[in-house]
Amino acid sequence: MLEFIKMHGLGNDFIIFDGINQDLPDHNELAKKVCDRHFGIGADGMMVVKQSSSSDIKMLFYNADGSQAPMCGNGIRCFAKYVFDEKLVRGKEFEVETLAGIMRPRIISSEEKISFIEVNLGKAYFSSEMIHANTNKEKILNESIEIDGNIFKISAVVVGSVHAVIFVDDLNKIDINVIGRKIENHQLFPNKINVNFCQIIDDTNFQVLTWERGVGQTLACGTGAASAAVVGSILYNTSKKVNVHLLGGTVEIEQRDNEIFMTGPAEVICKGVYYDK
Ligand SMILES: N[C@@H](CCC[C@H](N)C(=O)O)C(=O)O
Repeated sequence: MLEFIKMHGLGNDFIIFDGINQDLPDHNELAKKVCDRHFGIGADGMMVVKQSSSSDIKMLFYNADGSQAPMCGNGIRCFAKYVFDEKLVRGKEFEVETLAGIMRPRIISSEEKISFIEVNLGKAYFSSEMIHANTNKEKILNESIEIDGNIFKISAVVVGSVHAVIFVDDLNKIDINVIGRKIENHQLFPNKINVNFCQIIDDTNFQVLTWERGVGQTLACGTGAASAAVVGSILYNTSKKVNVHLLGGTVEIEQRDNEIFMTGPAEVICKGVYYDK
């Protein structure tokens, strides 16, 4: 029996296991099983809490298909609430080791069910090498790609994880289940990519539809929202502080001192035990 907590950030939902005080089986297999919405608990992703030698605590993240991802924006807010509530860290500001480097959450408000958390996500990177993009171009910024006879202007960026950002005039015209999947698996991105379609409402408000690598369409993606905000400020000179509206709610993204700060909720759904046999 494995103790777990289920949480969500803007409808992007996760199972978290304490991997310090209990032994866990193979994480990739466990993620596939617990995230299954019919035969498991049901979630977009799974996180494991581990001890860190370089930071206060370590977060491992897995997508619903069992693949490991370097980081998760909505996930790290939930992770931060969990380790703070369980007193696995000290203080309201701490460091979390992830495969994408050290992230710095700060608990802004804390209640039993819902907390608000700011996370310093670090910098955005555009190099094609970091994205593992199959191109000779140094970066992919507003480049045309063709999908089913339609041309999309795509930008690729690393903000914790890898993201394609595509600005469109009307999100209603995007069939994300078809186009999202095709871009995720496009030959330009041999390691696959998360896909964010973005409509600028005004200088400080974006609407974003998310297709996540290893999951499919989700209600929100924190690092995707941050990627959209960064690319928007470069291509369209939008504000350095924007509200990104997603199907599951709104997250605030601020770029200051060359770093990206994400602020949003983290909410507990339930706690329980998972029977792994
Ligand atoms: N939901 C996330 C991102 C999760 C990882 C992603 N699917 C990947 O494979 O990179 C977020 O909120 O950032």
